[in-house]
Amino acid sequence: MSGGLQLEAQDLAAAYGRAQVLFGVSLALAPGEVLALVGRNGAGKSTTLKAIMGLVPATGTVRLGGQDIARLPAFERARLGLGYVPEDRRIFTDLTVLENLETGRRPPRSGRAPFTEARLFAMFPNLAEMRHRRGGAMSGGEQQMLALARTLMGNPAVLLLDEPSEGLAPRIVAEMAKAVAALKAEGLSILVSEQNVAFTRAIADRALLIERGAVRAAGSVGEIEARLAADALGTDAQ
Ligand SMILES: Nc1ncnc2c1ncn2[C@@H]1O[C@H](COP(=O)(O)OP(=O)(O)OP(=O)(O)O)[C@@H](O)[C@H]1O
Repeated sequence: MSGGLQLEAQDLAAAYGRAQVLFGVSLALAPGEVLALVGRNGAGKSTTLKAIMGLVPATGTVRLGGQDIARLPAFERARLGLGYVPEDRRIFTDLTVLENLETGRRPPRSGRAPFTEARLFAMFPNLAEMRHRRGGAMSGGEQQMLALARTLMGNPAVLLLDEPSEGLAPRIVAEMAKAVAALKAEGLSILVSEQNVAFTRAIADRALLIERGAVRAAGSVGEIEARLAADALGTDAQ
């Protein structure tokens, strides 16, 4: 283990074709820490998560629990404990809630209570009520909950969440914040890309400001949100 860090990324660079979008992003997460990536649309938040997950070609180092995983394909990173919930909620629309959960099942991780359907239904009561409903017949918010619950069935040690509150009704946002707090309390480390200020304040311990594919500032969520707002004003004034 490198100083007990759960996840460590150093100097990540990534490009789509010839367009480079990440220019040396570094970050580190301690066990049970929630770190937010804050920044405008197109700043590189989603690409940072994808580079860590192995879903876009990237250079740099990625360590999970001290192990170098940077050369491994995404499914191997998932097997080693990295869970990823994409922005576009890839659930199976023809499968029921229960069947979707089953597709995410992976062996338990030593030293942690495994996630089961029963535990997840206690954490997400609205999913329990619709356990036999097909994914395609659920609202966007319910699908987002299901996408997170399915990832948890894989018993991850670290979660990468891409804009989990996007498009959710306020009641579901509150439920999502409660779930994140419960996961943090269990020692999961969570890296979250988020645009919703109130939600970020509710869940995150720290934040990084991502601008043009690089980390421009680090601090409390309040400090980073203030910096983002000031930068937006500065740009508008030009
Ligand atoms: N598949 C792709 N092909 C080409 N360019 C892409 C692709 N995905 C993202 N980009 C570009 O890479 C840059 C970073 O995008 P990214 O999605 O990482 O930003 P973001 O901060 O997550 O913003 P958003 O909140 O809009 O997702 C943007 O300029 C975007 O247009």
